[in-house]
Amino acid sequence: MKLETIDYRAADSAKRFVESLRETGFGVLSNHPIDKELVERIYTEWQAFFNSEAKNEFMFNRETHDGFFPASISETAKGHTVKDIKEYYHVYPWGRIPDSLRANILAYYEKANTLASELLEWIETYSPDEIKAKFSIPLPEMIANSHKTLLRILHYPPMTGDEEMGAIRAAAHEDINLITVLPTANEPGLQVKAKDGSWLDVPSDFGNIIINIGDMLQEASDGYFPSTSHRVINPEGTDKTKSRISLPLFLHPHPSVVLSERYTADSYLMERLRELGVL
Ligand SMILES: O=C(O)CCC(=O)C(=O)O
Ligand SMILES: [Fe+2]
Repeated sequence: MKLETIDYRAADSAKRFVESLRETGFGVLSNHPIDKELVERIYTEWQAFFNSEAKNEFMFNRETHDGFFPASISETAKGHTVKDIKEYYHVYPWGRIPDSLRANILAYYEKANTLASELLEWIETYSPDEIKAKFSIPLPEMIANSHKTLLRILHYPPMTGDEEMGAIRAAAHEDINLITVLPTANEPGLQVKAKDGSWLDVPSDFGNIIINIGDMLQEASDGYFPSTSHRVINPEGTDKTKSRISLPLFLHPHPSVVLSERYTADSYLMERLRELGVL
């Protein structure tokens, strides 16, 4: 198994992209419509924010989950006991956003949502009829105007040597949502689990966009599209002194969307958040 980078503008891009998702749960796109200068600016300005004390004025809200999540309360992945080595900020357009960071991050939120909607159309088009028939409404409609779609700005700080035994930047996990849109980070480290159990590096050429299937699309497609485990490993050598910033957009359907006979988007999310101990 290998993760190929697919040229978004190639004649057969949609078909190849969906084949890659089906095979690996991941798809990597070059030449896509999201400009990398915007992503670069966001990385730079949010790095400064994470380096400042101002972040503490935006401490997350327990009910609404917008705002800053410090490393001390950061996530422990499902099935793990050691916390990830990361801090992050949850951006929702209706939530709190530092004024000086608002314009760029909301511009990105909008562009990435537009791309996600197009890619969901690709996925629907290249799904076999019997899988398509399982979708309660067209996939792009599931995320249209959803206030649940979450943009997370992640900061993995430089390694200090005092990390808890066994802790890594992001322990192996699957995403809960429908799909995730992730620009390549400013440092490598993202890996995906292959069918044979080995870990593959996700190509990290700056400017590409990585898309992965989440549990909700796995559920809605009755397992046809796999929600694959992925993780972020710790840097080695001189890279230890470097921060890593990444920017996943988790596309969440509107809560009332029916995913399967068993779940709506809302009942699914609640079950998963309860498991994670977030609720
Ligand atoms: O930082 C990354 O590259 C990936 C982060 C991730 O998988 C997540 O937050 O769900
Ligand atoms: Fe993830």
